Amino acid sequence: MQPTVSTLPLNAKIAVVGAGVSGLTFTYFLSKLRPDVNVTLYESKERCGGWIHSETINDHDGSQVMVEKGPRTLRGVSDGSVIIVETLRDLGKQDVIQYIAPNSEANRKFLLDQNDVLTQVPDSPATALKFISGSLGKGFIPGILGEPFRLSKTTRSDESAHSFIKRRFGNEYLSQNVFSALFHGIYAGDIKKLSAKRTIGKMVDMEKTAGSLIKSMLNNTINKYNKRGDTKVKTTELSPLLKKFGAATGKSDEDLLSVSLRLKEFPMIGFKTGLECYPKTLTEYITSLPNVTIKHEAANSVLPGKHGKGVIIESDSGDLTFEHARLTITPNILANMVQFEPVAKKLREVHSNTVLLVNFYLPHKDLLSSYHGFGYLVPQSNQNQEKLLGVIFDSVIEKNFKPVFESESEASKKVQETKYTKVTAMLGGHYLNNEGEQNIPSESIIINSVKSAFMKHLHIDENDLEDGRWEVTVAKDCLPQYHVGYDDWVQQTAELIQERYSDNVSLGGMAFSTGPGVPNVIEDAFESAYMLSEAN
Ligand SMILES: Cc1cc2nc3c(=O)[nH]c(=O)nc-3n(C[C@H](O)[C@H](O)[C@H](O)COP(=O)(O)OP(=O)(O)OC[C@H]3O[C@@H](n4cnc5c(N)ncnc54)[C@H](O)[C@@H]3O)c2cc1C
Ligand SMILES: C=Cc1c2[nH]c(c1C)Cc1[nH]c(c(CCC(=O)O)c1C)Cc1[nH]c(c(C)c1CCC(=O)O)Cc1[nH]c(c(C)c1C=C)C2
Repeated sequence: MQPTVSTLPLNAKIAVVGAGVSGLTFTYFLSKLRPDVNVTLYESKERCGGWIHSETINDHDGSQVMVEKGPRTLRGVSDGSVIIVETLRDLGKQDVIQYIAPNSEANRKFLLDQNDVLTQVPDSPATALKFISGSLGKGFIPGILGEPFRLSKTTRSDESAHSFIKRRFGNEYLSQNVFSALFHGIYAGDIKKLSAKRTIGKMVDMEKTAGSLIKSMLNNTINKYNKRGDTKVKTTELSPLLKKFGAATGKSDEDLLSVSLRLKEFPMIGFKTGLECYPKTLTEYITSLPNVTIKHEAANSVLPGKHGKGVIIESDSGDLTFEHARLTITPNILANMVQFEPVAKKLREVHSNTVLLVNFYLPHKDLLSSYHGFGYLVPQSNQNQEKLLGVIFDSVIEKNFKPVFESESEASKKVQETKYTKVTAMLGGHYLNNEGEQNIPSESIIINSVKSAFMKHLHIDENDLEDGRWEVTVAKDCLPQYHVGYDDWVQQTAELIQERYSDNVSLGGMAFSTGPGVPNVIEDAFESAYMLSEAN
């Protein structure tokens, strides 16, 4: 959510609350663009990076292993990824940037069918046939054939993603068996509660413009063909956001377009030392700046400044007044900081889901040899006592990563092939919501649930599971849920914040960006820093 401030005086004081990637990126670009301003960055934890957390643990043999306790890959196609890649290059880290090729085995995603069998998400006619003829394909053919003839929605009001898909495909199967699993793999959420406009906005727009998804796809294909006589023309326009990024960093449109087109070819990118390389690199850089102070303490409250001037941040070490505060924390935390019930009440309307992350590592053996892929997701319609959302096959991803900017000497080095198994299971999410705040299962119950799932779904021997190293992380309230009517909620919240703080506060992070992904929050952080820096 962009700041609307019209002037930011010389040597202004800015507070940033939260040193996750949003707060770090905002601080980095604001200090680049306005070296005169002083930034105080509040972070309640000892470590910066927020949910991005690549931790080194000791294996049973004493060797060190990196495990991801949050995200590990980014979408190559988004502008946010271009910003991240270019920033890492500027800070001398281009060698860590890696990609997964479209035809890589690590780009294969599986869904668990009703009989606990992993079924590949189609990427060829053969896999499509297998998918459609299995239990996951139920309702697919009649759903698609009838889609162009189903009435479109007449009102513009939002609805749940489940309701939209059910309407368009004429049955509940696709939503329950297929889409619900994808929603587990992004929002850890319940497809029946999430906003269609927010989560599948492109499909909503297709229905609005063409009356049907299939008709819209056909129209697009015909239009492209008529315009160019070629269906495979690449776009050669730099996006408005990357144009601003070019202006801010002095990079040419040509260079940015070339990187952007290159990254678009990759379904995923990641970093050699783990995704935390990005927030770590930013932290190192901004720590060295004379005008940035990182305070490792919580901001306890945000209050309007005296006589309507600026904004006050209260923390245990005292109160400080700033010209502007950028808040990058989740609505439920923010609700406790605003000290004003109408705003707090609005912020409490957004619930954030908790994810239980379980890392498993076993050296010397590849237990996934029959299932090489990115991982698998569990649909909502499955019997799922374990409350499993999905499992990521880290060892397969790591082995298939290739450098994006490879030097000649690096390319000729042969990577030593060693066998190991590294996976991350994610459990809980919306399944925990009915059980009450305090009902997070114990670590041993969580590990036993994952062991039971791995034996059933991946046919892993119990002894191998006993031999591996296990790590459990409770990511409490980590993913804000975009409820039905979320866009209106964002608008109303922005208005209330404006009323209370005038233009002196702006909001960032997952709840206030275009989506929950790292690229989304980076785009928002960069653009907000850019707009604030221009205000003088
Ligand atoms: C399990 C999981 C898997 C994910 N997988 C992916 C993925 O594969 N790809 C992808 O693109 N994205 C993924 N994401 C999303 C990604 O993690 C987020 O987009 C990103 O981390 C958001 O960063 P942020 O800075 O906005 O928020 P956060 O990371 O939440 O950072 C907020 C910071 O604020 C601090 N803070 C909180 N309260 C206060 C206070 N009062 N005072 C000071 N500091 C405070 C916190 O300690 C934290 O450091 C995943 C998220 C989760 C939870
Ligand atoms: C099983 C639980 C989860 C897995 N990842 C997440 C959860 C809750 C969180 C998450 N994953 C992605 C994002 C960012 C979304 C974005 O807009 O960029 C978040 C917050 C990326 C993602 N993961 C999957 C998909 C289809 C996407 C979106 C785009 C992409 O990168 O392709 C699928 C997926 N997620 C998980 C698994 C096991 C899985 C597929 C097998 C784990």
